[in-house]
Amino acid sequence: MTAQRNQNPQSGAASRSIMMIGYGAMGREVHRLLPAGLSLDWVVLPAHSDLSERQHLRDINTVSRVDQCAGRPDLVLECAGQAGVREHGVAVLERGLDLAVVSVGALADEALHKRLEEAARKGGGRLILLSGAIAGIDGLAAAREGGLDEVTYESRKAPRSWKGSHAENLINLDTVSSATVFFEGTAAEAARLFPANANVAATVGLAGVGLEATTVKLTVDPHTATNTHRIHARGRFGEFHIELNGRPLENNPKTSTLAALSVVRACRQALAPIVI
Ligand SMILES: NC(=O)C1=CN([C@@H]2O[C@H](COP(=O)(O)OP(=O)(O)OC[C@H]3O[C@@H](n4cnc5c(N)ncnc54)[C@H](O)[C@@H]3O)[C@@H](O)[C@H]2O)C=CC1
Ligand SMILES: O=C([O-])CC(=O)C(=O)O
Repeated sequence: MTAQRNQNPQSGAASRSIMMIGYGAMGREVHRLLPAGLSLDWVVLPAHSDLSERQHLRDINTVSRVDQCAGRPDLVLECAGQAGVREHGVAVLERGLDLAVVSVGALADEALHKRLEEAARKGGGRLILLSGAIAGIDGLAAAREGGLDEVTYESRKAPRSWKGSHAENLINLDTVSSATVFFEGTAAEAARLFPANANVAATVGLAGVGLEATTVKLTVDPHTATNTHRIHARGRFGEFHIELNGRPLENNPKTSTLAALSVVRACRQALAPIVI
């Protein structure tokens, strides 16, 4: 099952190989936009995953566990959800492979966070937390170096984007007629309660004042077509407000297009001699 290194037609150089964990709406978009010089050689899917997902993967090795891959990918991308990080993260890092994750909310589980960190130290792989659907994580992480006083994060999405989530226990998504906040709490609670919708809350928490000290508001808005993310941060550096109106992916209204693009960016960074 070892993947052959493909020749990159543009440079003549051997292409680098990618393993992807999960292949849903985001995984397919990342695959479509994969930069030249990279080839998707392995996809990790649950043993009983949807056959329709596998149909897109005719020429690609599919495995259900990372140790079934005999080759050595240059980068592993997680596009699987928090369960994918929980199930495969340690194995990837212990093999010394770099793992770029979008389901950052998995790190709200402190025990898992610790196991991932230990696996990275032991194996030599690095866990790369991607910025996902939000902008400004670079500025927030830099601001933290000087001391932060306050960080808040708000997310606003249409009812269809909250369907199938814990929001259904808190508000009637079919009858809500105006923008309504249905959750206020910490980033840690948000990431645990809304695993497919509040990973950004965890990313903001980890880059800033921590998961417990970051306050989060989640809103359903029947009049919006975008996934809107707002960060407000205040500290020694000054203050910033960011509002990002993201377009959802066609195949999954929970997931913003920018989140998939942040994975594509990580792929390009893995190739580039100059990284931005
Ligand atoms: N950081 C961010 O800004 C964002 C992060 N996300 C994360 O990305 C994840 C993926 O998003 P979509 O592709 O839109 O979801 P999706 O539901 O369309 O696809 C999920 C894929 O993961 C696979 N999968 C599920 N459990 C798995 C496991 N244990 N091991 C391997 N594969 C597994 C499924 O079979 C499917 O292929 C979301 O669940 C969320 O955690 C999503 C949006 C934004
Ligand atoms: O894609 C988005 O808008 C954000 C999202 O689902 C998440 O933070 O998990």
